[in-house]
Amino acid sequence: MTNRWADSVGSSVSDNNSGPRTGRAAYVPPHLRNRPPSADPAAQPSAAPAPANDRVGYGGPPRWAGGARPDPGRGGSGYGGRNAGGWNSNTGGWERGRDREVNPFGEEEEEDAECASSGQETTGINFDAYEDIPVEASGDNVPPPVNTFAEIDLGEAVNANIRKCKYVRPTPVQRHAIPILLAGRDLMACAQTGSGKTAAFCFPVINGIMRDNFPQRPRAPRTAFPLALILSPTRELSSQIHDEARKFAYQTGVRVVVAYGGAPISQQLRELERGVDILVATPGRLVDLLERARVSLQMIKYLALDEADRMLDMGFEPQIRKIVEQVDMPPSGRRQTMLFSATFPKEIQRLASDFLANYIFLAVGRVGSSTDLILQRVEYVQDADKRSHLMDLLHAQKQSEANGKQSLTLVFVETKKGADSLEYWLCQNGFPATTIHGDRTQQERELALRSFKSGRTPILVATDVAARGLDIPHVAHVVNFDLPNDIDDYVHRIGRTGRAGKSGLATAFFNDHNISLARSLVELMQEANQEVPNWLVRYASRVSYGGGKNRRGGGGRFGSRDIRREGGSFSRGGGGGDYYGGGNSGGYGGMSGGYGGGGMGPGVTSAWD
Ligand SMILES: Nc1ncnc2c1ncn2[C@@H]1O[C@H](COP(=O)(O)OP(=O)(O)OP(=O)(O)O)[C@@H](O)[C@H]1O
Repeated sequence: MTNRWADSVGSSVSDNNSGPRTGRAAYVPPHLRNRPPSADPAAQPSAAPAPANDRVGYGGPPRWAGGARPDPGRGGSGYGGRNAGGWNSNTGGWERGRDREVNPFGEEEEEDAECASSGQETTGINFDAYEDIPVEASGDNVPPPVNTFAEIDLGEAVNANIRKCKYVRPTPVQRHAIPILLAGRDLMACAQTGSGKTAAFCFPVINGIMRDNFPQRPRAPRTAFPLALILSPTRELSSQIHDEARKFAYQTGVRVVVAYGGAPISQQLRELERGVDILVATPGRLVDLLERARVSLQMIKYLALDEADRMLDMGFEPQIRKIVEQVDMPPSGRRQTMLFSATFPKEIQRLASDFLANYIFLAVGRVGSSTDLILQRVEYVQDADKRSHLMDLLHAQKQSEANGKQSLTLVFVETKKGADSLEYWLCQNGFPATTIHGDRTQQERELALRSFKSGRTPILVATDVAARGLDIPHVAHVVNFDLPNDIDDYVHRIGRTGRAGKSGLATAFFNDHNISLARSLVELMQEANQEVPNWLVRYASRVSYGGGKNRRGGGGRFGSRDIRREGGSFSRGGGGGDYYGGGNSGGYGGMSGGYGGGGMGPGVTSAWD
């Protein structure tokens, strides 16, 4: 009999329990793993071999625990003396000397070499797929877009990193957003999943810090004073943004640190003490750090909210307000604020305006639309038949796959329990699967993600914790085993495939429990030029808006735009100077809200950190 992972693991690693345990590898969060060995024997990696998959015991040996010694020149004391020749100097690494910057491209270069030998595609974006995308930019004096990275002077070191990332041309959101942000403007940017939003906010932030010459910070031995804060809703996404930002900032002198829940806070505190320019964090852990006075936000010049609509919905808004409005962060107008997402319901746009000053609204593609790189299929499947139907899909997929190598399939379910039970059933039936959800420890979650990414368990059963932002190469198929209640969640879920110009497949199991989603699903599919089954159209015509948590609400075509353009009570800093670019702009039929909040019902996923 196959062991259930839950049976084979001991007690979980918690925030408050960072000490090493006998017989088990110390937990080392991903952002600390690519570091030289520490002198601290307690932090040495375990010699235990990596497990065959994450259901049997914990943690393959983390690569390295601990890290380089703190640099007294930086630690909380203002990092004085970093006048390393201005922002354009390619001086290499952080405060040279003791704390050597680890090459964040290390692993990728190895992977590239592997893929090259196996003939796999590793990089590149199908820019033709984005050529006709409609772009709307509204607000005062919108800076014009650029066509190439060469047109924007991001500095020698960042340019070298862009080359290392093999980014040849900016994506549409980058073409528009980077000049806006470099001009110092606040921005609310909506662009499709997988279209390169991370770099769109990271490049200007890194560049800004370098241009500002790394401002001197107050002297307080145990408090870190980041210059930029990037908030995201999940631990995995924060970790991913941190990885990306480290690549973009490599050898610029800009130091990026990440802090998220579920991982021992002590290691994160050590990293912060070494100095931080850009802090990437989940809101919960950041509030903890603020309450301990280990982080001060008084020097924040750049604030980015990734998945901004999620960050401002009911679940997160109080924490975000606390961080942005009730601590010591400079107010809007004295900091630059950038909000990014693929979806921006109107109510959230209204809320977001509290955090912005005279902002530009940028929509690349229709707000909340999915990319037509994803082939969307909806099948009518009763709950009782879902498993066998999934099995059929997986068998068919297996047969159609060349060279016997299974591509990655991400299966979304509604509950954590449902995820565990489906994972178990798949494994029992010969399909190696793993899970990611809020009841797993952070170590298990990371292990599951690694196992999935590597193809060792090519099926990942997930709750909404994996719905947003995760950039996993080679996800060929997203299955909505249980459809979400909210069409925006559907957009983010299917967006785990069809990224960076590549194509993907998304299959949804629909039945009478999903009726409230029918209409917005039909509209979304029509917007993305998908074939919509007649039976689904009939369902859609039977239901009126307002059911479930459907954010699009209203009637007719969805695809809201800058709410400032619709008059009404809200009008802050907007108007005039609009810029329209790209293909057939116009036709954004903004509808009224109907946003039903992103809160979770009892027993439903607690996906957010
Ligand atoms: N200019 C570029 N050229 C080539 N690839 C790029 C470029 N910009 C970004 N990418 C790649 O595109 C992929 C998707 O980028 P990213 O994760 O930033 O998308 P996103 O818009 O934030 O998606 P989501 O809405 O799902 O969070 C990444 O693998 C990234 O490295």
